[in-house]
Amino acid sequence: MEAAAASSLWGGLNSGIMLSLLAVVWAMLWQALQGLQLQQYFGRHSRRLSRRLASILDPDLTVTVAEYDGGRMRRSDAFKEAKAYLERATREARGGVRHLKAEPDKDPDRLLLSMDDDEEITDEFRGATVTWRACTAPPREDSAPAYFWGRAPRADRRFYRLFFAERHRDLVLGDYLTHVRREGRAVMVKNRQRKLFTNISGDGSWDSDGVWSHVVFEHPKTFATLAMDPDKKKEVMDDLDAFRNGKDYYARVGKAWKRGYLLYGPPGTGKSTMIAAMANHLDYDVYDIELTSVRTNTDLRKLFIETTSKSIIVVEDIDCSLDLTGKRKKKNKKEEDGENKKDGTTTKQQEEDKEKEDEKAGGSKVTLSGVLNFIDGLWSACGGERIIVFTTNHVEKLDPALIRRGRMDKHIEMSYCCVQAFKFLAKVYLDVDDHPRFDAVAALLREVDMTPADVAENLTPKAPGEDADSCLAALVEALEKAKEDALAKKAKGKEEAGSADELDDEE
Ligand SMILES: Nc1ncnc2c1ncn2[C@@H]1O[C@H](COP(=O)(O)OP(=O)(O)OP(=O)(O)O)[C@@H](O)[C@H]1O
Ligand SMILES: [Mg+2]
Repeated sequence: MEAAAASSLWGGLNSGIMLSLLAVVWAMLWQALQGLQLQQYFGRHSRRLSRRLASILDPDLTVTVAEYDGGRMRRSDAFKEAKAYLERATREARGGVRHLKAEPDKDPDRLLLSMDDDEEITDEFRGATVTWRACTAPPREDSAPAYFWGRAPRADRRFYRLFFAERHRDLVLGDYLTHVRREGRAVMVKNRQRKLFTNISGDGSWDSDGVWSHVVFEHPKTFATLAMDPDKKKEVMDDLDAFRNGKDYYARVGKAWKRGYLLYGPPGTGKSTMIAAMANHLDYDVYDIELTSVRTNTDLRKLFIETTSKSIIVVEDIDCSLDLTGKRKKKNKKEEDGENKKDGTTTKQQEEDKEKEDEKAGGSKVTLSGVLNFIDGLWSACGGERIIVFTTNHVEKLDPALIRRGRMDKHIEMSYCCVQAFKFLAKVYLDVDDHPRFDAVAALLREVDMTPADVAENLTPKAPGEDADSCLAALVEALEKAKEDALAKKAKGKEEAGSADELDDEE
C-alpha cells in the first residue's frame, strides 16, 4: 500500500517536472516565434516606427550652421550672417538669454552682445517658434596640425543649432532660413567697421578672426590730403572707381574681379599713405600680409582664401619680404653658362632646392611661384572685388613676372616732392595759398630731391609761436642744406672717380 502510494507520488512528481519542462520549452518557442514576428514586423515598418519613436523621444528637427565649410578653408558666410542675426535678436532682448558674451562695438560706448556657449534664444516667424543654440565642440583630431600658421592649435569648432517642430519644416527650411540670412547680411552692412587685418599672430590687442587678426581701421589720410601730381591723382581715383563699378565688365570679359597696383618710389614718398587713401576712398578693409611670417605657399593660399571681398590686400616692401628674385637670377646665370637649357625643370628643381634650404634654416618657404599663383592663379579668382597692392623702393629688383600686367595692372610711381605737391602740402599744413617764400622753395625743389615726408615735417609747426612764415623759413633752410649736401656728395664722388682713374693710368 505504501509502495503503491510512493510510486504514484513519484509518478505525479515526474509528470509535474515534465509539464514544467514542457512549459519552459513552450515559453522559449513562443518567445522565439514572437521575436521572428516582431523582426518581420520591424523589418516591414522599421522606418516608420523609428521615425515615430524618434519624434516621441526628440520631437524637434535641427539645422546646424557651422563656422567653417567642409575643408575648414574659409569661414562660412551663413555662419557670419546667422551670428549677426542672433546678435541683433540678443540685443533686442528677445528670448531672454541669461549668459552673454561681450565684444567691442562700433560705438565706443557700447558693447556688442551675443549668446555665450550653450545658451539658447527663441525666435518667432509667422507663427512658428524656433530655438537657436550656440554650441562649441573640441577640434577634430585630424582638423589641424599642432601648429597652424605658426601659432597655437586651432580653436574649438563653433556652430549654431536651430531647433524647430516638424510641422514647421517647410516654413523654417524655406522662408525662415532665407529671412535669417538676409537680415543677418543687413545687420552686417549696418554694423560694418572697416578693419585692418594682419597675419602676424596677435598679442592680445588684436581680435582674432580665423587666420587673420584685426583692429578697427582708422587711418585719417584721404586723397584730399595726399600730395601728388593732380592729374596723376585723378587718374588713380578714376581707376579705383572704374574697378569698384566694374563687376559687369569683369564678368563680360571673363576676368577675375581683382586689380593689382604696384606703388614704387623712394622711402617717404607716400606709398603707405596712398594705400590708406585708397582704402578710405573705396571703403574697403585692408589685409596687410607680412610675407616673412607665412610659412608655405599653401599657407599663403589659405590666407588669401580667408580674405573677404571689398578688400585691399597689401604686401609692403615686396623686395625685402623674401628673396623672390634669386631663383630666376640663378637660372639666368646657369643659362648663360649653357647649363640646364630646358626651361621649367630648372626652375622647379631650383625652387625645390630653395625650399629645402629654407626649411633647414627654419624660415619662410614661400616661393616666387607661390606668390605668382597667389596673385594671378586659379585661387586668386575666389571671391572677387579685391585689390592687391605691392610697394617697393626698388622696382628694378623685382622679377618681371611679378609685376607684369594682369598681376600688377597699374604701376604708380611715387616721386620726390614737386612744386605742385609742395603748394598742396602748404595749403593742407599751413592753410596758405601763397607766400613770399614760395618762389625760393619752388626754385630749390627744382634743384634738390626732397620727399613729401620731409617737406610735410618741415611744414608742421612744432611750438606754439610758430606760424606759416617760420615753417616756410625752416623748409628753405632744410632745402638749402640738402642742396649743399648733394653738391658735396657729388664733388666727393668726382674726386674718388678721378683718383681711381689716376690709379688705373699709373698701373
Ligand atoms: N604724398 C604725400 N602726401 C602727404 N603726406 C605724405 C606724402 N608722402 C609722405 N607723406 C607723409 O610722410 C609720412 C611717411 O609716408 P609713407 O609712410 O606713406 O611713406 P612710404 O613711401 O610708404 O615710405 P617707405 O618706403 O619707407 O615705406 C606719412 O606720415 C605721410 O603723412
Ligand atoms: Mg611705407
